[in-house]
Amino acid sequence: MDIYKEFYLESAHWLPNVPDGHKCGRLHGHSFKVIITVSGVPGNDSGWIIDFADIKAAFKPIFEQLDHQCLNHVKDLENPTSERLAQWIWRELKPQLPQLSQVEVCETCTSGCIYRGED
Ligand SMILES: Nc1nc2c(c(=O)[nH]1)N=C([C@H](O)[C@H](O)COP(=O)(O)OP(=O)(O)OP(=O)(O)O)CN2
Ligand SMILES: [Zn+2]
Repeated sequence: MDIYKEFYLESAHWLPNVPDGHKCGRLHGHSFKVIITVSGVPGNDSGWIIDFADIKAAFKPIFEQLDHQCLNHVKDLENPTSERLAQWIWRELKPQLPQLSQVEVCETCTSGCIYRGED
C-alpha cells in the first residue's frame, strides 16, 4: 500500500546546459509541487504505514534547503532539472525515510518527473 504527502516549494532556477536562447537558460521561478510516497503495510494497531507527520518531519530539512532558494546554488544541484531535483530529494530523504518509494516533482501544472530510486 502507498501513502503520500504533498509539499509546495517556491524556488528559482535556470538550466545551465540548455542551448543558447532556450527560455529555461534564463533565471525564472516555479511553484514546485513535490509528492513524497511511502510504501508498506499498515500496522495492526496503528492502522497506518507511518504517521503523515513523520513524512513531514523527514522532509523538513529538505524543504528548508530548497524553499525560497535559487536551486542552482544548492550543493550538488547545479543543473536543477526536474529529474535532477527528484534524484537529489531521493538521496537526501531515503536515509531518513527507508520506506520511501517514489518522489514526484511537478515543475509546472503540466510538467513533472517521477523517480523511484532507479539509476
Ligand atoms: N525533461 C525536462 N525538460 C524540461 C525541464 C526539465 O526539468 N526536464 N525544465 C524546463 C524548464 O525549467 C521550464 O521552466 C519548464 O518547462 P515547460 O513545461 O516547457 O514550461 P511551460 O510552462 O512553458 O510549458 P507549456 O505547457 O509549454 O506552457 C524545460 N524542459
Ligand atoms: Zn524552469
